[in-house]
Amino acid sequence: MSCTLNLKNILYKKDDKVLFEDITFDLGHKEKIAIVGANGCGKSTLLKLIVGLERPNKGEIYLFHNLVKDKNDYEKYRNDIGYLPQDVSSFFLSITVIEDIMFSLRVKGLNKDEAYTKSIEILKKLDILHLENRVIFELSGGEQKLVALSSILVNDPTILLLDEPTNALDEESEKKILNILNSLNKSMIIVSHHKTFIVNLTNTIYKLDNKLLIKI
Ligand SMILES: Nc1ncnc2c1ncn2[C@@H]1O[C@H](COP(=O)(O)OP(=O)(O)OP(=O)(O)O)[C@@H](O)[C@H]1O
Repeated sequence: MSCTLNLKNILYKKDDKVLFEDITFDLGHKEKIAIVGANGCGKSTLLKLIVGLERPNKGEIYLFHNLVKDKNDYEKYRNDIGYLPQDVSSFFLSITVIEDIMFSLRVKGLNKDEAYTKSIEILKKLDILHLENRVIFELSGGEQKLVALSSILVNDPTILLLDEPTNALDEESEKKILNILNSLNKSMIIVSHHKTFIVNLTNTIYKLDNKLLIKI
């Protein structure tokens, strides 16, 4: 299977504590995997390493078969990766929901009408059209998570890296997200503690345990 992401022999230390010892892992083209593990074992940190928010002490990261080492390398893949952080409070770049969702589409060159139409479509898909003109920081945690997911999905990235995507969501919204993710033919890494959600999404589950990533 061709790969969208490869980690090779990753060693990573946080404040002198070894968090990952020797992680080697390939994410296949359109493969969906979940990562589980105890609180504090490093799941969120692993996603941050993949998107370049942290750098490994040793080892290599390849995106689409190209070694990525610094900001410039990552810049090339900005539109190819959709990263949802666990805490979305600092995710947003605009005041209102519609402005935030339209923002990256406008940066990509869509005109105002095109960006607005696409943004409305995704808000409808996630059942949050009623939030269109709301101020983001006044929304609940679950609502903010849905808006952040909308901002990611509207850009149609090749790889989705989602850290606790259902955290703070009610049952209805969780089902909706599950259906949407299941309908997408994309490479995905989902970090979650939510077993039912995971098994309904993928059979490929890795556990981060004792500084290693092991398929279970
Ligand atoms: N900004 C930070 N400064 C110092 N240590 C940090 C920071 N962020 C995370 N850590 C530490 O790094 C380790 C891994 O944290 P990480 O958030 O990656 O774990 P996790 O597996 O995602 O946890 P959880 O399941 O609770 O979300 C933890 O020991 C945590 O305390």
